[in-house]
Amino acid sequence: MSKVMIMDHPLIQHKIGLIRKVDTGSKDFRQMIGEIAMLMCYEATRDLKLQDVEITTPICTTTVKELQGKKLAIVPILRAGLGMVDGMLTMIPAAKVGHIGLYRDPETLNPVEYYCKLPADCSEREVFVVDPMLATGGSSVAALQMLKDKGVNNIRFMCIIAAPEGLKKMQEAHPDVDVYIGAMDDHLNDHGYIVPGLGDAGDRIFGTK
Ligand SMILES: O=P(O)(O)OC[C@H]1O[C@H](OP(=O)(O)OP(=O)(O)O)[C@H](O)[C@@H]1O
Ligand SMILES: O=c1cc[nH]c(=O)[nH]1
Ligand SMILES: [Mg+2]
Repeated sequence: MSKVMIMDHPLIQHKIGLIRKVDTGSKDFRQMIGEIAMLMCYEATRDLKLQDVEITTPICTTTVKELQGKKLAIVPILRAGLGMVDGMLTMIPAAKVGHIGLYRDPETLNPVEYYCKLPADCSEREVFVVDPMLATGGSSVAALQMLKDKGVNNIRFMCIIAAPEGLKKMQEAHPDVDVYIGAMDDHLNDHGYIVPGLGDAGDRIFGTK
């Protein structure tokens, strides 16, 4: 079974409290989504493997640590996942970025796919899929399946707010994917929105409502 890590860092909790507020405007909301993504990235990369390399300092030769293997990739689920990319890239500037376009049909709540563009060597990379919201789990489960269908197997999923329903669905469908969650909420309402949640993350990031 995958690892589930729920963030307990005070800065992350504080900023999540601020983005939940109904009167937080798009500018501050977008900025804090980025900051939370950056802090979560720091926590979610704690177990990346290191290797020893010999280098020369201005003084002598020595052994230092560097990340093992291929570089990482970040794959946001459009649109709302875009808000997390810059924060992730602040921590991992050399990462490649792919994009998966999915939206949730408002009636059926089923994911509708409209775009997929990944780095050519994505299957050799450690991939961080990012989306602020894990609600029913339909979108993220479908996004991970799109990646696996293209040969990507080394995947982590990061969301800012999760509902228990979505986490359960994710763990059943993709038990190999570690999940990093900013805050675990209570339940979904009749429209599939997370309670207490923060509303529609994409609309709040881009000011479309
Ligand atoms: O777990 P689920 O029930 O699938 O819901 C979560 C999805 O809903 C939101 O996207 P939305 O469909 O609003 O698209 P948007 O990012 O373009 O606003 C959110 O960003 C997730 O992708
Ligand atoms: O609460 C929710 C559920 C799905 N998508 C969102 O943006 N928010
Ligand atoms: Mg949306």
